[in-house]
Amino acid sequence: MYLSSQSIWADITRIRDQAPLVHSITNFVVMNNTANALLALGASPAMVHAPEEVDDFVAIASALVVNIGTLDATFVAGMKLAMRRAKELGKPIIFDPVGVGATTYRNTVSAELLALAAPDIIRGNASEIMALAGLNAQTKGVDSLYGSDAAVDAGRRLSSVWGSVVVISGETDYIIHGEQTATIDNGHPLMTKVTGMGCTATALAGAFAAVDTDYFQAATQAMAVMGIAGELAALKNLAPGSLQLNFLDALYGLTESDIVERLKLTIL
Ligand SMILES: Nc1ncnc2c1ncn2[C@@H]1O[C@H](COP(=O)(O)OP(=O)(O)O)[C@@H](O)[C@H]1O
Ligand SMILES: Cc1ncsc1CCOP(=O)(O)O
Ligand SMILES: [Mg+2]
Repeated sequence: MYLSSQSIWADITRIRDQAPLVHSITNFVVMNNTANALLALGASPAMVHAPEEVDDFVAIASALVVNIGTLDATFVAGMKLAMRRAKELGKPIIFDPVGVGATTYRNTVSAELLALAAPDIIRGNASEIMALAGLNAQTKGVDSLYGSDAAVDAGRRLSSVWGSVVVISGETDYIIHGEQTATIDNGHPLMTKVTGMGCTATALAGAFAAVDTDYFQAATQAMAVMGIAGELAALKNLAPGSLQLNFLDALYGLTESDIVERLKLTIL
């Protein structure tokens, strides 16, 4: 069954069985939480960004996650080498343009990375997707000043220019690829009070893309799992510190019935 609780559970089972190696070049803020989220889901994370070794590492990985949250020249050099190599090897590339629109540096680096190797999946909040699409969108650092619905046209444009699956996260997540659009209405507002939840969504999309070559389905299913795990965590205690930890336990203990009972997926 395409894009259903059954296909979501099938991907989770593949991740837990295969423990795909997800190579992350990501920011200092979320290295730990995204590695733990990938482990809790069943994948095998490795945060490797040195230009001296990314070529070799991406060759042994099943997916490459690139996140521009804390950029510097070394990170940028490693990102370019890794993305070029992943493209050569046909490995899925998942891109998180954290804070694009906030500085010229982020805008320039993002444009260079997209031109070098179009990502298979791009995941950002509304401000980031609008800025990446070239709109003069405002952003509040790494946070969005707009709801996800405001970025749908920008997402469509980005998808048509680069051929990428574009995910706009927010209260409703929009997943766009060409003429295809799906939405996920799972999740909890408290997730915005825990740093790294967006970066975690991008990292989990890497695990799904590692086992599912239909990247529209993989991205949509990653967002569904993010939201459902967030809801289950919020049920335990409505406070950000415990949400961060309960989220990991929710990913680890996710069952098929959790998906069946909670999934709020719409194919437009
Ligand atoms: N208001 C909300 N209600 C429910 N879930 C939300 C809400 N805002 C964000 N989320 C969820 O939190 C996660 C992070 O999304 P977001 O905050 O948009 O990313 P970022 O941290 O990159 O800005 C996603 O899984 C998203 O679905
Ligand atoms: C706070 C911060 N600063 C640079 S990267 C980062 C983490 C952003 O994580 P997310 O986009 O998932 O909120
Ligand atoms: Mg983010």
